[in-house]
Amino acid sequence: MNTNFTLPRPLRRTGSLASSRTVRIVILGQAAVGKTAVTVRFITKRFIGEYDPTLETIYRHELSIGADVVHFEILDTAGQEEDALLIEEKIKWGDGFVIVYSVTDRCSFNEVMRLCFLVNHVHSAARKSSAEPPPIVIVANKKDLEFDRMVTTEDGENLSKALKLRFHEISAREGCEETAAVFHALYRDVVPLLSSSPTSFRRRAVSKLMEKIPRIHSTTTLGPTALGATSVLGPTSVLGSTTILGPTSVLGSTSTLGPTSVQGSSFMLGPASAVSSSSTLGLSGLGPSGRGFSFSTSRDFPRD
Ligand SMILES: Nc1nc2c(ncn2[C@@H]2O[C@H](COP(=O)(O)OP(=O)(O)OP(=O)(O)O)[C@@H](O)[C@H]2O)c(=O)[nH]1
Repeated sequence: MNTNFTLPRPLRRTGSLASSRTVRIVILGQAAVGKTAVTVRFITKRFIGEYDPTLETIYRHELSIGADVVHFEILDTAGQEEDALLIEEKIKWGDGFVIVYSVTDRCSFNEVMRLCFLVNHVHSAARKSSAEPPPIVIVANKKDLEFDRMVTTEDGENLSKALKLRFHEISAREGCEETAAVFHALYRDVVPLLSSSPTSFRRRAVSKLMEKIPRIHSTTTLGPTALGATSVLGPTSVLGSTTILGPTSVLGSTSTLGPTSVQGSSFMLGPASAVSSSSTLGLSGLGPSGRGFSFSTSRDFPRD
């Protein structure tokens, strides 16, 4: 497949004094706590029921926060036990961290402290100075599952207070805005550190490992100039004012296997196959194992 097509520039407001920043966020937490659900909810404003637990992906997402155009790069980790060196590489890569547990899973709550310690340890060792601790937000997910709750709100608040970290209790299933608030808060914590650290830690942290993680690029340009405007990249698709760019050059085709209807959206997961032109609207990707996935919707994403 020819992947040498020219990428259209993301739509931007013109005449704006907005600054543009890239912020790298790493989502950590035990398996099945909802890391992917939280990430996808933030990017697409949709809740998609099931994901391949083995997929580890960097989502690229652009949006306006206040006067800034923010390029989020969000690493959704696999949540499985892995080599300590691998997890360290990922932590080094990040500017800010979301540590997720499920209120229905005490074990995942108990893991939070260890992950916080790990993030702090890796960052302070890499910076070799008494720099500010890395911004971390603790997220208690699945609060909609009240009957299955094993971790109280107070438990989460107490832990966060003890660790001096932000705490958000959310439901990726039910809350779009509360999920976005997590990322916005983290962004506000990260920005001062980026500005005060010109010799950014992140530049030293680029590794071959990080380059191997598949990337999905979605661009949401908000504001009057963008509304109703669309761009198309390659054989993937466009939603309303939201441009979803398929994983650039990773694949120009996606395949679908047994779409499942989830809240008016369909979600498809399965091995990649040659589909030269997909009418799927949504994100598409290729997992590290070469397995393709996509999720789609027949509706426009809601706009802010
Ligand atoms: N009820 C409810 N279910 C949720 C919520 N968030 C995620 N889930 C479900 O929890 C399961 C796991 O969600 P994922 O997003 O795949 O979890 P993960 O942490 O990325 O899992 P791994 O990739 O295995 O690490 C899925 O069945 C989701 O539909 C939520 O807020 N409420």
